[in-house]
Amino acid sequence: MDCEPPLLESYKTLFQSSLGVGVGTDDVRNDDKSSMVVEICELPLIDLNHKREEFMKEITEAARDWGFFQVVNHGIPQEMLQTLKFEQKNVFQRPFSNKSQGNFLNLPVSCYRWGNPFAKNLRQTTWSEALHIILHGIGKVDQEESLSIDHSTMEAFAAAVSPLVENLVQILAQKLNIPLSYFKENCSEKSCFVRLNRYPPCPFPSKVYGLMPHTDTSVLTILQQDQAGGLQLMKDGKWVDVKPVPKALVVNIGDLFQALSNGFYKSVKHRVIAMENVERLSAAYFYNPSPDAVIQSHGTPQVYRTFTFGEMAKLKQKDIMETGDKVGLSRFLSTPL
Ligand SMILES: O=C(O)CCC(=O)C(=O)O
Ligand SMILES: [Fe+2]
Repeated sequence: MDCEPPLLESYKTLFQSSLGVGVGTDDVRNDDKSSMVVEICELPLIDLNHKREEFMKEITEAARDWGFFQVVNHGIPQEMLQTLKFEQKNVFQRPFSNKSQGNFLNLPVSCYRWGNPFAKNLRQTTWSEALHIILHGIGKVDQEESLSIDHSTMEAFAAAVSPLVENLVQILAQKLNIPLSYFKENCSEKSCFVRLNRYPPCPFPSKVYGLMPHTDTSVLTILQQDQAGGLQLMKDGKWVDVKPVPKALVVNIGDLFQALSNGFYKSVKHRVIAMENVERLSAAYFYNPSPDAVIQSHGTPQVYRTFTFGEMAKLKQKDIMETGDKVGLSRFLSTPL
């Protein structure tokens, strides 16, 4: 099992100190008092084969009320998603020493993340590993590396997701009168990236998260999850399961769209619970602008002050390093809390 990141080892001190202060019996899944019960609610499932006017309405309503929805008939071939999953599985099976070394798949060392190196307590733990793949300039992998992941698969995936994401952004932007040129000018393949996630089986699923509660920093995220389940989102103060629907992709609003829409669309907290006997894989495509993109709220009064994506990213990194978690959009409120 030399492919496994040493998660238990890295969280040892946190486990010990949580026992020491008497919260060792706590269950992180019951974290926010209101979330003791996981609601069974149906997340909007939108069929993109329906009439455009019909799904346009469904999409804008879901983005406003849920911040999340699932789409079917999205145009991304099923075989491509299966190939991606197959290669993703293989790539994570490579020795940990290999993955954590610089130049794995010709990627900078910072592209491989395991656990949460900045976790200050068990509620900030993340029982997973991830590869961040910048779509632009990934370079060619050598012969040996290419046995585990094929760059053409990543490129094909990104090329297939692109028109879907642009279509969704167009629909969402139209409702708010945000000019489409804004996205065309600021978001490109260079600024978007794919994150491959793997959640290994966890011996203490009630003590840690698979992925701690967070909002995405993106404009929009498209997620391919497998059938294992475990993804939950916050709705009206309660955690709700995002039940895997075969062939569907999950779409969620990120912080930047919440800011651009002056709070009309919701960037909603979500998390992945750890599971004891199941391995889970997911792939997320983050639709992002370039660092110098100006994020200005469309609406009056403006809920958020104007900022650049780069400014937000820097602050996020600083917050994570100092506190173990990001603070997020509340840092940019026009009237600070
Ligand atoms: O794995 C998942 O289902 C969620 C992943 C996620 O939220 C993320 O990568 O930001
Ligand atoms: Fe996320």
